Amino acid sequence: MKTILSFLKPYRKRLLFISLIMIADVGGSLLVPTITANMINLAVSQADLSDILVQGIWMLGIALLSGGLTLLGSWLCARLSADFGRDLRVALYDKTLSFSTTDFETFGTASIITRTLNDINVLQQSLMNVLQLVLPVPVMCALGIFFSFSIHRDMGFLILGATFLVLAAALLIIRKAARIFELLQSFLDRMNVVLRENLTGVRVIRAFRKETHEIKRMRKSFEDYAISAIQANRLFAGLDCLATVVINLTIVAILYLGGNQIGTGSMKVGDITAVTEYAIWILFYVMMAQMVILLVPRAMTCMRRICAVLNHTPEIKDGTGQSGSGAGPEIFRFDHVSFRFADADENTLSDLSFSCEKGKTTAIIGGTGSGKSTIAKLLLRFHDVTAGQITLKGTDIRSLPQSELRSAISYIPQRAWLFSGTIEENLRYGNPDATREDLIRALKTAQADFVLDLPGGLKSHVSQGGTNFSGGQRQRLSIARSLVKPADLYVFDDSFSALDFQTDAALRHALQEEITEAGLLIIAQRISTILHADQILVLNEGQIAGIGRHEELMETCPIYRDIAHSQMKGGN
Ligand SMILES: Nc1ncnc2c1ncn2[C@@H]1O[C@H](COP(=O)(O)OP(=O)(O)OP(=O)(O)O)[C@@H](O)[C@H]1O
Repeated sequence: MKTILSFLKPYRKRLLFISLIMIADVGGSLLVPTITANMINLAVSQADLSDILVQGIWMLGIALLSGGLTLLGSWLCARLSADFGRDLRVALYDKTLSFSTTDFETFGTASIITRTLNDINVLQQSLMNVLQLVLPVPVMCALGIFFSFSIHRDMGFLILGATFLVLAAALLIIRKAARIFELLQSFLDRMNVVLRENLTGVRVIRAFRKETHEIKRMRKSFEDYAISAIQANRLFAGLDCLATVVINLTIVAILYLGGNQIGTGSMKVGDITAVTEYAIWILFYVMMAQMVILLVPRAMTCMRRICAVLNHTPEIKDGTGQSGSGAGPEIFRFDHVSFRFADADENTLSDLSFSCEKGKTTAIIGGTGSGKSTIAKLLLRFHDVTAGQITLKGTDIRSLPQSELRSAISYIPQRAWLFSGTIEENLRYGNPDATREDLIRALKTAQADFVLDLPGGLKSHVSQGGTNFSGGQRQRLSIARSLVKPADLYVFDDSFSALDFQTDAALRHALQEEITEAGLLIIAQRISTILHADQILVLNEGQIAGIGRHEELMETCPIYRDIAHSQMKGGN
């Protein structure tokens, strides 16, 4: 709650102004029936027409002023709600940028999307509703009851009783609603997960002919949501009926009691109109506020979910140190590094020691699941080591700002990902100041100069994820993008897997010619990709089974020899 309220702090003055407008608006709404009553009473007592006209002019003025204030209030509320939502979304997004993979897994990507879009939307709506429909209620009740008492004591008590009755019913229903709305939000998350899975995996579903199974799964998640939504709507409907009944019974009671009082001469005919109007206004406002308050448990649930993300302490904390001068050849060093995932029973990596040097190629080879990609993730601090340390030019990377660490690395992920836009925008992602010549050189090195033959050239359109290019083209574009970024170490995480042998060889050759100052870290499954590396690490179940050049490993490392024989028909 405190966290969310802090987002309203910058808008304190606007909130105060809105509150004043609302109070003035409510006062205006109640003055209109008071003047109506005066006009009726003047007419009944056969007063001068000019007196009635004066009252009419007052009424017109107040109605116009009240209408204007309502309009201004609504506009200010809408602006405030939009600004509040924007600030909250920006903060949530900024926070998620600091999350490690484990942090993301804690919430789930689908849930973070629901929280950023839907939950904040609920809060925005609630803020607007509270300002427009709940905030004026105490003023409306207090003024309405006061005006009723000023007309007749019985009328005052009648309005007071009706108000309390509806308020008590609302409190009971709100308690029931809290649980339903909690469920509703979790079903929304579930729908999001199932929908995302079905839309992104649609080809797999069709290929395996699992449409019926998936339709059942989708239907179940939709049904769960619908059942809870229907329960919530029943509560709304019940409350709606109750309030209408109370309004009508109150009007009947006003007419009955008021009629008797007119008979005894203690009330005038116009007063009945005024009290009836007060009752309708009060009960209308209380009813609207109930509807809003019914949504408060939902808003509270959303608020808790948003605060959980905002207050989450990221696994990775930013350091404040500076990396060393980098006089020696060493860029990164793994020093007895071990790593275990939070939810795993065993270490994924154990006691790794090696270094990456300027102008040298380090390669990592090993079976699937041996921990190769995890090494790249540790380098980038997507996770922190469990034991040992990784240093950048002699400084532990945990003591460096993440931005400084990541600017030293250019990373090409296993799954090439391109952003929607143009090829040029994608290439400039890591270096907005790159010249056209830089882009073309990177494309040529990455064997991606097919781009220059496209009708749009560098301006060619890229669909979301780069799906309008083949797997191999995407990989080459992703490599070109990384080459545009200046870095100390270029990390290729199995980035040549979709390339044919010829392109793979041409690319490696070009890389060696182009990148002379920085280091290369190549993670690969194919031995031909890493054959000429200055140092090859053979990884087996998270441990280094051998380290050296190809020729040395062929002599000393049985695992490497096995891989080589199986891939190279005898190891040549
Ligand atoms: N987020 C995670 N939580 C728990 N375990 C994980 C997580 N990510 C990976 N692992 C496990 O860590 C091990 C190493 O995974 P990693 O992706 O580093 O292997 P790899 O050698 O790159 O495999 P491949 O060549 O198939 O990509 C695997 O056994 C995997 O199941």
